[in-house]
Amino acid sequence: MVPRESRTVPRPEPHAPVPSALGWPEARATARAAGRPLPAVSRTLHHARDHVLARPIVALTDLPSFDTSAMDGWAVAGPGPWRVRGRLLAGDSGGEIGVMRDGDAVEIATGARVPHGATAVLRSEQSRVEGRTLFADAHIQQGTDIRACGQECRRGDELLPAGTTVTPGVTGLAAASGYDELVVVDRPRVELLVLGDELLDSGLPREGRIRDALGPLITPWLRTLGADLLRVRRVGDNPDTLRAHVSGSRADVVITTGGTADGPRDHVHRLLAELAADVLVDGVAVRPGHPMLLAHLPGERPGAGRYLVGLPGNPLAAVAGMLTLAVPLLRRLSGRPEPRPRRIRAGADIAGHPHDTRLVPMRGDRPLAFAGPAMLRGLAVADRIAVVPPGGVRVGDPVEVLAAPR
Ligand SMILES: Nc1nc2c(c(=O)[nH]1)N[C@H]1C(S)=C(S)[C@@H](COP(=O)(O)OP(=O)(O)OC[C@H]3O[C@@H](n4cnc5c(N)ncnc54)[C@H](O)[C@@H]3O)O[C@H]1N2
Ligand code: MOO
Repeated sequence: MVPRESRTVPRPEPHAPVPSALGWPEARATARAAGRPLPAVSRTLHHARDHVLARPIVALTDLPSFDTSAMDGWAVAGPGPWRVRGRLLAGDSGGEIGVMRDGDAVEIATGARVPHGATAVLRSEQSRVEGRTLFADAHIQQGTDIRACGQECRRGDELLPAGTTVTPGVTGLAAASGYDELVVVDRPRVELLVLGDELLDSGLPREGRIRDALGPLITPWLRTLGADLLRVRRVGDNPDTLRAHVSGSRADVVITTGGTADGPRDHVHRLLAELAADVLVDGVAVRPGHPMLLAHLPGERPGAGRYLVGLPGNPLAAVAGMLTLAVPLLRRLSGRPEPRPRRIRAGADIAGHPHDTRLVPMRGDRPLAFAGPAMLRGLAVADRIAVVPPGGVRVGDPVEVLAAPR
């Protein structure tokens, strides 16, 4: 946590040391530690998608839940030839067949319940029927093409631990093992407030005004981060509007873009002071993105609270703020485990800042051009972001990498 005094320290020049700034690893750790997982909720399988399991998935049944034919053909009992006695399709209870005795055969479909007493399933293409007598064209061993009850799991087995992200494979398995709903960690609700009177929503930049790049960048990214985006608002540079929107927001996390520095229209610090917010991060020793902010907003429920992540306005600096503060916080709130750090070997020298961490868009093991704080051309083709420590890395050195926005 940044000492309170640091909030009153004047903003430094862009390339001067930032004495109050938290180190990049500490800022990330602070963001992660600031949150705790949201409450567990029950969701239908359809709505559980992309949530994280709050409770393990424990099999409610054996799987398969009965001996099942793996092929179209014949359930047979004992050695052949066999007498054909009936037919079973998938979904049939098999009651009318009863128990098979040696020498019996029953025509059976893939997925049908194999009657008691059957010793194997003979595939149709390996069989021959003459009158009501069935012959095998190949030797079949006991148990062939029967999926035994409980082969995949037994009732009560833990199939997936809490903390697993609900993918389509997970919802499929949950359905197969008898679930209608899953208990998952609620997803954080996020509201994005885009500050800046100079921003346009459509058309060409004109007369000193530019297009908003951050709404279109952050909106799709939030979805892949496991957050539910309540709303994106263009707020302009009016402090009263900003205040009303932050105070009135129902989001767990309010993300602002722009207005984090000390310019005449940079209102975020002032707003946090007015709201008596607990500022957890006020500036980070990282380039780009050093004016980024994280604050805990006083909430109605004690401890529940809400968060404000203040991203700098320069687009690549905003991405750095997302990676440093928003991503770890949202991960934690949504119950996702922190991934283990990934390292690659740098394919080229990567220049470092004298005393700050640099976040550098990379393609493969090489840094990309057009990666200035106000540029997105490098990021748009990046597949990862290198975390370059002060002083830089030499070709062949290991360097930590983060996932690029997706
Ligand atoms: N005297 C100082 N000036 C600045 C410093 C400093 O330390 N001392 N830091 C610079 C750095 S580094 C950054 S980053 C920016 C951060 O500024 P703000 O967060 O207050 O952002 P704005 O002033 O609102 O905008 C900065 C820049 O980004 C453009 N912008 C803003 N929003 C968007 C958007 N949604 N899409 C595209 N571009 C956006 C805006 O037009 C400005 O060009 O402060 C520096 N100044
Ligand atoms: O770092 Mo600002 O945070 O470069 O554009």
